Amino acid sequence: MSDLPPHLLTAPAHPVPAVIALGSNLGDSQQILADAVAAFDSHEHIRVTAVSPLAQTAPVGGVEQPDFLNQVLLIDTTLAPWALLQFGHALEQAAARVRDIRWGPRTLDVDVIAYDDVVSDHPDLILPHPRAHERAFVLTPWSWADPNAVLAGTPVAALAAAADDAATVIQFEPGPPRAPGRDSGGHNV
Ligand SMILES: Nc1ncnc2c1ncn2[C@@H]1O[C@H](COP(=O)(O)OP(=O)(O)OP(=O)(O)O)[C@@H](O)[C@H]1O
Ligand SMILES: Nc1nc2c(c(=O)[nH]1)N=C(CO)CN2
Repeated sequence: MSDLPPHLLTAPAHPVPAVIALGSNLGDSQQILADAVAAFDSHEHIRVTAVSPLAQTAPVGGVEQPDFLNQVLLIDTTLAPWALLQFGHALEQAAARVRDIRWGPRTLDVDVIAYDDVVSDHPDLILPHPRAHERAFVLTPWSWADPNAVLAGTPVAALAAAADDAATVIQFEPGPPRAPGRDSGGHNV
């Protein structure tokens, strides 16, 4: 974190809308995402206004790894943008995320996709998220949560349909409950 500008550090006087993307492809991804949603919901400066269905998505970025579960949350918050990202990073830590391979597997990824109408090119917090507009694994669940959502002037549903990974995103159908003690320790999608 270096020289963050005031507009990333200043908490708004009134709640503002923001969009959060969650992803997981290591561990018990369903539980990890459910815990993350609950953590956002119980934060005193965050109100979750919509939660998308879970999306099962093929990995994007060239690293061979299991499918992801992805989900998008719409929130209203009185946290500053930087504080919101820090909260997301704290949840990643709580999920024992290890940062080693870029775009590699992770227990939990929390990205801030958009924060009110804030625009930032600071590398530690770029807003809107610099790759969200081309990622169906973000755009499709976002459009499920808010069919009228717009990103930088374009309907999110249209961006989702045009994204290279559009065909790989499906709504996740949970299987039957797993028997206790039979967890392989791997990924559970
Ligand atoms: N809008 C944003 N949301 C989350 N992280 C961001 C954002 N803009 C910049 N960053 C920075 O990107 C860094 C890397 O984030 P992260 O580990 O989540 O990347 P990644 O998930 O591997 O890849 P990608 O950024 O393509 O989603 C973070 O340390 C963070 O400071
Ligand atoms: N399907 C999918 N692919 C990814 C994801 C993700 O969440 N889902 N996250 C990445 C880095 O943020 C890289 N690739």
